[in-house]
Amino acid sequence: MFNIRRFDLEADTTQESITTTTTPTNDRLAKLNARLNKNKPPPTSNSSDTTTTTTTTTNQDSIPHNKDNKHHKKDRDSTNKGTNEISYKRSREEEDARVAREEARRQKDQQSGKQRWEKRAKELKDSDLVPNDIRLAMKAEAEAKVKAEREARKNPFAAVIAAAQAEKEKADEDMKDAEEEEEDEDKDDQDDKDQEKDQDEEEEADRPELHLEGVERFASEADADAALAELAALVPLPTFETKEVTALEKERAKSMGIPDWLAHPTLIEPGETNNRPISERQFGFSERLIKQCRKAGIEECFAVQTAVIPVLMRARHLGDIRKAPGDLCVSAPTGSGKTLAYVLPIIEILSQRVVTRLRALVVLPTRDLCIQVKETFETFVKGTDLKIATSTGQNSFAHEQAILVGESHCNSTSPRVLGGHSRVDVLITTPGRLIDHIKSTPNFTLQHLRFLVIDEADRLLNQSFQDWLFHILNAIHPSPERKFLGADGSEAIQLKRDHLGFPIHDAVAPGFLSSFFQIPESDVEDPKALSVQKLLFSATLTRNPAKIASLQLSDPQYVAVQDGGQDGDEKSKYTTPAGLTEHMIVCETSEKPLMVLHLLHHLQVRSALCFTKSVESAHRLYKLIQLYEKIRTTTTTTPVKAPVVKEVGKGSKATKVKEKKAKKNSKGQDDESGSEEENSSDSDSDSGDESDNSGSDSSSGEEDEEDEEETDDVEMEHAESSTSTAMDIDTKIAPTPTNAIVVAEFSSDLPKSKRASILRAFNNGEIHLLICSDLISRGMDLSPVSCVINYDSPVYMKKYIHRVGRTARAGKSGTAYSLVEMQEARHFKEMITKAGHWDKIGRINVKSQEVKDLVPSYQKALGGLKDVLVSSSRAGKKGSSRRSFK
Ligand SMILES: Nc1ncnc2c1ncn2[C@@H]1O[C@H](COP(=O)(O)OP(=O)(O)OP(=O)(O)O)[C@@H](O)[C@H]1O
Repeated sequence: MFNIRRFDLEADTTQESITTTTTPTNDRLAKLNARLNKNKPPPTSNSSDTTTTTTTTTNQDSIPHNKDNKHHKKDRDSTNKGTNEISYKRSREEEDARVAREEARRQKDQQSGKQRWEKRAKELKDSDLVPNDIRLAMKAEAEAKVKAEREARKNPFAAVIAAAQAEKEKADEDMKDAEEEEEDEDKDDQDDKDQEKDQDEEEEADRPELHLEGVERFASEADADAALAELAALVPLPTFETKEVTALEKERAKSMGIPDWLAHPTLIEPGETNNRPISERQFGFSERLIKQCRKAGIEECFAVQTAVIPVLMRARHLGDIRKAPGDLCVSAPTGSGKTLAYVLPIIEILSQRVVTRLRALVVLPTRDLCIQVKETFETFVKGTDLKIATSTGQNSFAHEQAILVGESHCNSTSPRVLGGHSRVDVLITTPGRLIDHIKSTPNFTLQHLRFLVIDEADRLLNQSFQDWLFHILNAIHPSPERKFLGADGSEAIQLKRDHLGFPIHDAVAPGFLSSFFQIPESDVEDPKALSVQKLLFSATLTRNPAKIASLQLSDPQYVAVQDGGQDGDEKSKYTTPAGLTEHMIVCETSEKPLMVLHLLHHLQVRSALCFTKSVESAHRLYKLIQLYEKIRTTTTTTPVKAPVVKEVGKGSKATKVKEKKAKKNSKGQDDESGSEEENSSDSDSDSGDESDNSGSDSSSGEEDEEDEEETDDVEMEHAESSTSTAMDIDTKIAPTPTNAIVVAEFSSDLPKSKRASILRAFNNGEIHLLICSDLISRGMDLSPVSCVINYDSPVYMKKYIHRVGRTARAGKSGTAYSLVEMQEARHFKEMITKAGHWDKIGRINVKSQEVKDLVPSYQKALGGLKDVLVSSSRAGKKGSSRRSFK
């Protein structure tokens, strides 16, 4: 009973599982049955129908017996009697039961595995702890596993194929991932770079803008704050623009051959807005220099100084000996302070020097300018060891040599010193005399030059006399021929040697060593650059490309002080001082002296410079006005003592020139060859009419037009003797009647000593009218000049600018009158209009009525003029063939 019940229970379970399981279970059962049938005695009936058998097996009591069953029953009945039959039956039943149990367990396991996965997936899905994508992945994995198992069961090769497929897919995927990864990496790199750049930019924007040199990064925030606080207390230097040029202008400049740096100057507005206190930190001046400036009444730097001085001071320590300090070209209006723009930094930089060497050379067109610039240097050099000298031919050549160099004579007892032997640090000179020293003074060398200043540069560049520039440039460059060595490399000159016998060459500038010694070529050694910085100054700087090129400038910069709103053409080339008022008076040639008298007597013009076109013209006018004043004052009730004219000198200029020619080339004495003569020999013609033929580039067109070669404003060569035939003037005029006009003349015809005393008298206000040639039209700084009279109107704009620029200097006011002859009026107007200056000139019409009271004395003076001139000519040893008294 118990067995049956248990069987039933199992049978029930089996039944249930059969309905839910698959055919293989039935197959297996069939196989098992088949196996069992092998061991049993030959069956009495065919039991191939599994279902029937199973049914029979499992529910034999409840199922009606069929025909075979009848046989079985019969057999059973018959075998019940035998043991074999019983054991067989038992084992079969047991086996069936075991198989059924196994199958049931397996199905149960399978069922529970699937359920477990499904349950786990459900749990994960519901869990907040697991991210959704992981949950889905796990679910997918579980499903895939189940599916794979099913497939594996269906097709044993499916798994292999699937695995291969999966492997291939994975390989493809890996490859794709790798590609994507590479792309991502590239993208990331780019992103990183972008991010870095953004960060840098942000940092840069956040960084405080500091203009203190060398203070860009700070060790700490506190340092940065301190620097900022310090900066806040400073007034920053003005920033100067670089000139913007239109495409048309660019093309024009290019076609004219004007270099780019010259076409794009750094522009500075003139005027007080760009003035800065002399103690400004950026100027870098020492306390000593600041004190000297204050003593001289200089509290602020003018605009041109504010722009130029920091540029020079920045290069004070030549950090890189392979790189030359950049050259500088400066164009600034007359009286704007260009001289101090180079004098102050040169003194400040050279004041640190240990050994005296010739380190600064200032080249100027006239000796009067040399004296003026020397006085300026001497004002500010106080408190230093620096020695300043001039070389203008004023003294004898031998005397100058003794001042300039030590051991001036090269002989066996006093050999040439390789590095030169200078007694001065700064030399101010005219070109002619400088060349004499370069050629003929032993131990005079330019190899140590740190500054080469060419003031009034455009004027000097017009002067090709003696090839002065060529000689200077040659002297500042080391000689490629090693001229101090013999052909075999041996010493061609006797060297100074120390106690061990080694040549003493420590005075040789590094860049010049190769001129004296055979230096082995080396890849390691970089060539030494020259330390000389060329500085060019002018109120009307040339843009002639050929002339600029002849200077061999290195890394040049162009600084221009000029009015804003300029467009780079002719209009913007010349800026006149802000305090200058300009007038023109159109009149007949014969009326011009009367016009001068009108200015003096009716417009109360005093402290005036009156420019004529030549030395002779100046002399005639001087005599006429002097005579007029004499007549006027002697006919008035108040006697007037006119300046006393006395003849001085022993020999005529012409005689002197002959003497000089005889002495020519005899150095070591007064060297008086003909530059003065040359300057004045052409003086009957308007010097401005001479065009420059010193090799200017024809492509520069308009530039050349202005580069006239003047004849009376440059002293290219040697000094004249102190004996002269020219008129002298007694400048000690006392007491002067209140209504007397004191007149004097100034030209290259005067002896040097007299020139200086006349300038002094004028500066002291003792001379009301100084009639002069163009010798002082450039650069001269005569402080009392309140008026300029262009007695002969200039032919070129440059000359006009320099002449009228003798007044209204250093921010003061002044007036200019141009007497324009009827036939010159058209040209004058064109010239001024072309320079964009026409609207600045007012026209004055002087009616004959207005000068009526001057005419009687004037007529008398004219009548007496011829006699005066003739007698002064006789007093001048009858011989000045250069003078025309008609
Ligand atoms: N910073 C300054 N403060 C006061 N006066 C100054 C200053 N700089 C220069 N000056 C004065 O201005 C005058 C003109 O200066 P300077 O002779 O240097 O002019 P410049 O530009 O060279 O003129 P030019 O083109 O005619 O040669 C001089 O008397 C000089 O002493």
